[in-house]
Amino acid sequence: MAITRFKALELAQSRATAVVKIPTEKVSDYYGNMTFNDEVMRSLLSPEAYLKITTAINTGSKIDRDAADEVAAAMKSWAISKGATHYTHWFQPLTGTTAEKHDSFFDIDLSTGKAVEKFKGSALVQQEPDASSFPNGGIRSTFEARGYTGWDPSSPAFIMENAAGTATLCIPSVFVSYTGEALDYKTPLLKSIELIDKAATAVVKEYFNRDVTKVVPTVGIEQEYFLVDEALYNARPDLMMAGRTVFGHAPAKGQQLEDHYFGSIPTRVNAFMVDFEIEALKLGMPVRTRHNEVAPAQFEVAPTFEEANLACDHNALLMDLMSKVAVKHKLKVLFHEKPFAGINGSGKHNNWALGTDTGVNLLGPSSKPKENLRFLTFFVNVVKAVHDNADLLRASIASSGNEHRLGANEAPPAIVSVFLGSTMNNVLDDLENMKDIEEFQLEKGDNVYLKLGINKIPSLILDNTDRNRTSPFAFTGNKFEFRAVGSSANSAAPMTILNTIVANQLILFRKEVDAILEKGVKKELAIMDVLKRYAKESKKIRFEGNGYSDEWVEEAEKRGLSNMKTTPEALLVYTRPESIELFTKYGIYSKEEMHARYEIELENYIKKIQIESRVVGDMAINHIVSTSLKYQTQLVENVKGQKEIGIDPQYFAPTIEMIKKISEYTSKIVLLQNDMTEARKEANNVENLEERAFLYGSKVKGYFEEIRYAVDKLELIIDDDEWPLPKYRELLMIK
Ligand SMILES: NC(=O)CC[C@H](N)C(=O)O
Repeated sequence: MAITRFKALELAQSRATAVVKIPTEKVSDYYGNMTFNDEVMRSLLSPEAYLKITTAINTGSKIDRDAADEVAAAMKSWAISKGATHYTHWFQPLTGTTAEKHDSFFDIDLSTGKAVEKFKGSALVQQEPDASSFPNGGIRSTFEARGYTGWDPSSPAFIMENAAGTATLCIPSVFVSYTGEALDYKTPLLKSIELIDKAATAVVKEYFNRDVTKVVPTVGIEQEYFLVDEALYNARPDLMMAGRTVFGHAPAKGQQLEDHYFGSIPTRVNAFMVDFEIEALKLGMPVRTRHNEVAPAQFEVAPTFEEANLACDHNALLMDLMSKVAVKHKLKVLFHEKPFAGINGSGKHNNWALGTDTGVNLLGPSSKPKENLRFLTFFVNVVKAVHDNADLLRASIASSGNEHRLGANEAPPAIVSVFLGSTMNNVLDDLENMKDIEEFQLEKGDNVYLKLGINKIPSLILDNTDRNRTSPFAFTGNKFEFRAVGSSANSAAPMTILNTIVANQLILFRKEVDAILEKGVKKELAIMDVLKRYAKESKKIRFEGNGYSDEWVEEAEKRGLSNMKTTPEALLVYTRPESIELFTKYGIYSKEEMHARYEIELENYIKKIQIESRVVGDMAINHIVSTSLKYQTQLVENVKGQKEIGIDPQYFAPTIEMIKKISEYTSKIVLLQNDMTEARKEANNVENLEERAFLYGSKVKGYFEEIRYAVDKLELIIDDDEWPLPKYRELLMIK
């Protein structure tokens, strides 16, 4: 009997729901109480230091030494009062996960020889972790291994409880090389936020509202994930090593009845959700929504939107937090984009908008014509930016995991398009057919907004917007939802790209409008003239139909839209001269940084497929073939026995067929596995990174499906008692 699997099943089935400690106060009383937030700073800092830090938060200005010392002292005493013994610069290197190196507050005072708790401003502002092992894409050589973490005051420091009952003060930080190049996700994101602030503020100020002095991109990040019992997870080497199952026959009941989506949340899962949400709320993450997703064992958590930097930090922290809280519930969280074949994958839908410091959402339609011209301006500019830079957006979400998800089982295709909804689609169609400005000029005195048709945009577009789940980039009434982002991604990467391309577009827009204004044209007409042209020029990116259909693939090709199915192909866009020119122009990435990122992503891709390939080989040979041959021997014995006692051969002929099938599949697996190892060796010997990535993505990965096919067939033949791996029906049926 397959001992590990059955032990795991027994354990999984006998789990009790974990007890969750619920705070006695209401959420609004404990929300953010583990963060060094504005309220705490106001109460602990001198008015001067408080002013300095809030100015730094709002404008990005530098904090002087004295103020830093005061903030550090306040942070230390606050953190110690919350049980912290250590502090860490918490950052997001290009590994895709978060990083921390805890240092103790405790130190020996050299003059007195006594123990003291120390934390100076210098330690708050900058640290030098021994960071030689983080990916750097050739930026640092090991002998120049120094990397620096630098405090980001715009994201509040927070307390992370350790398992042992102590806690650590975490200081959100950037991570840069000795020579100043960004080695993380946060640095370019912050730069892109500053860029879009400037670009969008200029447009609003100049054409619509002089009072606006700041625009911030906001994001609400929906996180999808799967939950698997810890014991079953541990019995699946593929889940442990690669985060996804490489084998597993589809269960009789998968998601075909659609009875999981929004269904009653399983008790154990519900306890887990309540537990991690409480911890998230304490850390100031505004989590509000929880539900069952489409696939069995798939769920979702979503916060309300926040300023983009905070939202991205919070999502990275939330993923870490969820994995930690899951331990108590004997669950494992799978953030992989496609943990199970044949059912839905997981996304991380990024709901993006632009908000002004006067409280206006620039992507929210209004009933007032003047405001609607502003809305239309930003709306059309976003569509144009996506049209002109669709390939960059595709590159920003490229990963080995997302390669399995895009275009498979209810996930958006690899073709970038924009869904507008019928109302806005009609508005853009009308816009294209609008009169030329010269004609308008002649009809002075009339209500320009009425004439332009802007009054037609219904104020209640929010309620009218039809949803389209098949689109990678959809307008949802007052924001754009970038749905193609993968569930395991760090949102900062796609958000950096999105902010930059829209900022660039807004800068171009202003130039074009200003050029028309110089000719003495009325402002509204000049704006509409440019928007009209944009609507026309970006038409091909608009798609309202079914993005999952084969017809769309054909239609997109006719329209000349790219369909980059593989990661290496998508990433190559980063090396295009026009991409480099765009990012270096605004200082978001230097040429070296872009190249480093490209290399890191490619290497990541290669390594992930390499790991998967090894897991496939190991499981196929050591688990599947060995088990199958043992079972086959039993069948052979059985047939021999039947023969011996004189049973009519027609009765054991089907058993002989089974024996033959086992031979067929096992031999196939062994041969394919040998060839796959050879393909890996061949790829490893290729110097050129691009070629190696291409070989891994095509040749090596090319064996996965064939091997899987044979393994999954064997799963249907081999005695269930002997099958070593928890089956899909067992992994997916969470209580
Ligand atoms: N209900 C949904 O929105 C499904 C989304 C899907 N899981 C994705 O991969 O994006």
